[in-house]
Amino acid sequence: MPFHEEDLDEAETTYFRSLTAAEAEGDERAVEAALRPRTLDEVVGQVRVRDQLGLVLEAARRRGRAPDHVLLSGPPGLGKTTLAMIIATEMSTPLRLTSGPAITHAGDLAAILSGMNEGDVLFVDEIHRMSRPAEEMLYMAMEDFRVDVVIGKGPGATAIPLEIPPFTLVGATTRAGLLPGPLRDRFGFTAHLEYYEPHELDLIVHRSAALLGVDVVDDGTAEIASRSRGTPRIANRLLRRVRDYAQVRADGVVTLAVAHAALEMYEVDQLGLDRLDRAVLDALCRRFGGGPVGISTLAVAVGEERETVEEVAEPFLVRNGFLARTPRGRVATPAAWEHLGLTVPPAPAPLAAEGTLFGE
Ligand SMILES: Nc1ncnc2c1ncn2[C@@H]1O[C@H](COP(=O)(O)OP(=O)(O)OP(=O)(O)O)[C@@H](O)[C@H]1O
Ligand SMILES: [Mg+2]
Repeated sequence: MPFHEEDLDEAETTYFRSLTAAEAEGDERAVEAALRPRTLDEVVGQVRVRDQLGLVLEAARRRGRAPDHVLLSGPPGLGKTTLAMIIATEMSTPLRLTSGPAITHAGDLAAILSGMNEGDVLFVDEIHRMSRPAEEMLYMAMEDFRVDVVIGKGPGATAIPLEIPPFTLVGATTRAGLLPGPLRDRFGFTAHLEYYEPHELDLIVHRSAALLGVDVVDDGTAEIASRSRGTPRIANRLLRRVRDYAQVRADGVVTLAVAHAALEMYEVDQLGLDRLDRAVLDALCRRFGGGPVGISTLAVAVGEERETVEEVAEPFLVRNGFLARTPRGRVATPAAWEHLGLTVPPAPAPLAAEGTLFGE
């Protein structure tokens, strides 16, 4: 199927600020769909997960049975939805798609489950956000391929057992820790996706460039890869922005110089920090002496919503050791001071010394 990216470009709503945000926004999903690997063989990286999943699926195929339920966990943009779709493709079965927040009542789930055919794959995205009653119904469906549908209310209510053909549940979550134990235990296979290595992201950028018809040279893609925060979604997004720059300001080829200039213009630095990330660190170090400072105060200081700072900037800063969350507030690490080109302040006096302040 030829892919006309021009059709999607206009709809794309990526703001500069969210260039390195982990989540996909709005119509970016359409672009993503076009870049998704379709089979396990096309998946770049995640070697262990790929091998293990390949085995699970092959064994199920040979037995002629639906594979065990699969839980995919890991940070946004690493390939959970992609793998869920691949599972259905590899099993040559339809994929039914829903998400935790969409299932507000157990009845919603019952309706979905009762419409399934043998061997179907049911993908529940954000499975940690399902309601409690739905979750309990899901336990039963996963284990016994049966649910109790409650008809009526109060003392007259009756539960009608409903058989469900064997299916495969694929759950995805960015927060595996939030899943209740009984639910987690009912998955026969759990895959935890890890951040990608730069050379893997480089392969992904090459692959996407080929699909989008963008001319690239090796050090240009390597530059994009190294600023992508270990995340394929971000790598693909940066590629598209660098491509824009290459087409408007250069001869269309993504070279090292073009990638450099473009990413500088979009304010994505060598380590993948963007303007918001740096603003947060800057406020933390320069205005609050490195902290501790509360997240709300920090958000006001950078002129952003608290949620944006907490969900977009902070996870990356914490993961890369620039910022620490402490019970008293956010604290800048020495790496943060260094990254901003500031002198690291001397370590705070130990507690014993604090005591002497009060003449003890
Ligand atoms: N292993 C991979 N190889 C190549 N491209 C990948 C790979 N994993 C992800 N991608 C690309 O990254 C994009 C985002 O992946 P995907 O939507 O599967 O992430 P996700 O884990 O479901 O994220 P979210 O938690 O936000 O739902 C996809 O469009 C796909 O093109
Ligand atoms: Mg997803």
